Amino acid sequence: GALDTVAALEPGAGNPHVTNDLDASRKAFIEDFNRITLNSTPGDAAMLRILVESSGAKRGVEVGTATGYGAIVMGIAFERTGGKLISVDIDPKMVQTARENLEKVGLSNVVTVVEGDALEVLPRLEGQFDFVYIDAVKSDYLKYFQALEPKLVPGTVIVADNVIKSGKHMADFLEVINGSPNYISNTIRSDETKQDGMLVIYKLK
Ligand SMILES: C[S@@+](CC[C@H](N)C(=O)[O-])C[C@H]1O[C@@H](n2cnc3c(N)ncnc32)[C@H](O)[C@@H]1O
Repeated sequence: GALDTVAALEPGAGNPHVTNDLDASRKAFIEDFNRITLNSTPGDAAMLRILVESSGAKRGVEVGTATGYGAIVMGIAFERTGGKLISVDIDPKMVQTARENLEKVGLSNVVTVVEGDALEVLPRLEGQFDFVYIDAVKSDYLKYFQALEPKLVPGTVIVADNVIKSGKHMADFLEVINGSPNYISNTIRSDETKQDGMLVIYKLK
């Protein structure tokens, strides 16, 4: 069926060739990236890059790094906006692999990987943020959001992954977002192969 097709091969699905404008070695590294099941898909990563670059975000947080696929693609965007990304993961092996991957692709100066439980790390982060990608424990999305909310400037873009398949595990989070006059949001399916969606949330005030 249509959902089994590779999104990038469907003209109407766009062209998530996220590295088109980069040097050959970086392009090859990302194209050959050994994505594990946990990693974001190329379609979703392309969407994240578009959101970071088009909003001109300067200070981002990713909750859940895994091996750094999303962090690398967002890192390219932050490199181009002159911004920085902090990515948090609780698993030391993931953190180590992500750091090695970021080093190999030349983005260690843009993306900092912090090892620890996001529920402890996020409340301690200093300063303000203007981009958030939430992609760790689905039932803790509300807690991650509440830890970051006081630090988010108006105009912040927050992306929450897996809101369709795991919607029932994050009902409290979705209720808070949908019920708040401070946020406008919409779910996008930027990768047909995943059969899931990312909620894109914009902080109005
Ligand atoms: C779906 S993966 C992240 C994929 C990544 N965003 C990407 O673009 O490739 C979720 C990650 O969240 C991490 N994680 C789980 N619980 C966590 C917690 N309490 N704090 C921080 N990270 C956590 C897991 O170790 C796992 O690597």
